[in-house]
Amino acid sequence: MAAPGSGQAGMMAEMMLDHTHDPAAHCWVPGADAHPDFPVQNLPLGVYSIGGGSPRIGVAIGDMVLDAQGLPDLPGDVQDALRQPTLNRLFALPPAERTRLRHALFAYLTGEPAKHAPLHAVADCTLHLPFTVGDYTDFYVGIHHATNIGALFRPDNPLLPNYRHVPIGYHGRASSVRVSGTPVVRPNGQTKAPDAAAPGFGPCRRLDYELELGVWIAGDNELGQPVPIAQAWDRIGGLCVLNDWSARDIQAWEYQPLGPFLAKNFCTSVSPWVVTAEALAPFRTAPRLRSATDPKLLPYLANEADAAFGALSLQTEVALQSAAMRAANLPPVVLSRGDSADAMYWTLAQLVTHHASNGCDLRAGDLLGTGTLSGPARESFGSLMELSEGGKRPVPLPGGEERTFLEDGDTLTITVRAEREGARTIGLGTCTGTIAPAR
Ligand SMILES: O=C(O)/C=C/C(=O)CC(=O)CC(=O)O
Ligand SMILES: [Ca+2]
Ligand SMILES: [Mg+2]
Repeated sequence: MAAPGSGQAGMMAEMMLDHTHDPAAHCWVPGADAHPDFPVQNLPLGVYSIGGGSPRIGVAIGDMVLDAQGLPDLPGDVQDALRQPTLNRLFALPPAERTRLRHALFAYLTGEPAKHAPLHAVADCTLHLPFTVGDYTDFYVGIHHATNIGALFRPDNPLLPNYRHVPIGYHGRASSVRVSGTPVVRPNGQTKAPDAAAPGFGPCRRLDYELELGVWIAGDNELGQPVPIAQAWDRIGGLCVLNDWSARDIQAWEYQPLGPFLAKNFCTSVSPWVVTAEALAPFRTAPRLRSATDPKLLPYLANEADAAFGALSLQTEVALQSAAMRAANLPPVVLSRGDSADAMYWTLAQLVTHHASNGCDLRAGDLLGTGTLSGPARESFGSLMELSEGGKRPVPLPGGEERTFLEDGDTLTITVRAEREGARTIGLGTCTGTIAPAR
């Protein structure tokens, strides 16, 4: 099959592909071959339960969930990890074991149709947070977002001078990470309007979303032991869709000098399925946003493979449906569409390597957010703060409403797909949440 890129980059990328990426592969589960997100080339892992039963590991295939226990041809440590109620133990195993699982799943689902396969309609399942989240770190890789939001927070100093030298990030909060679908309670907080004499406390009035990708970390590095960039992809277990809900009024008042705190830790939503690094291999591409005139990367952040295909090209879409739209049977309206490769200045490998470069230990089940993914044009901005130009330009909604920031009852849904010529399209799925009133 055709590989992305050309020349050496194309050859290197092709080495990451195998028969499990064959776009012509046929799966016997009804509907799987035609499914937009979860054909047999994807095989994302997650945690589900049925009718109040205990959580179990499953694999999304079409509109079904395949229970992961009791699959044939797997070594004991993988079988054992698949009997756990979260993916932490599975993703602590060496990367070759996860590849082995992918190959076993692919063989099972493309071979002789199984008579009594443990398949459940996803509609009958409750999907859970796939990991016990150890730590959550949020980066700032969207250079257009950083420029746009920087201009709103710091008109004379939008993109700070360190931006092209060092991946910027902050430590977020793991306890408030929730699976897609969990209601998002409007936070209360301390805010101060620029012209007010003193701050006040109350419900956030500038509630926003942030379109991001989440990286689930695999494996462990000992404290003190960095992760060389050549090994960074071994530590990328898989990806999800992430919404870093943000209280812009709280953020503007609290963020100096230590960065975001309560403006961003009241809830972070993630999509339920972990789309593995192997499944995403066909969508690797050369980074597009680092130009020849940019500062030369420090050696620990650069290698040939990352320059050739360190980026990921994924298609993103953000849609909103208000309570009034829902009542009037109006479908969600698309607020923006974009491509992650047009938004990300830093690669995922650079984030992993930079995070561990001081000896910080990353552990299986840690979550990294990329930062808000905004493309160069308004049609591809990844937050309402940018779309409404800081609240100055309301976004019209069908039915006559408009939005500068999110209102109670709004449902915000982010969808991500991986699509390119010559490869089978796969999806990361959706990350959704509805705003509930402040308490
Ligand atoms: O002060 C700023 O420029 C803004 C910081 C953030 O909003 C932090 C954040 O969540 C980064 C991101 O999602 O890109
Ligand atoms: Ca963020
Ligand atoms: Mg957050």
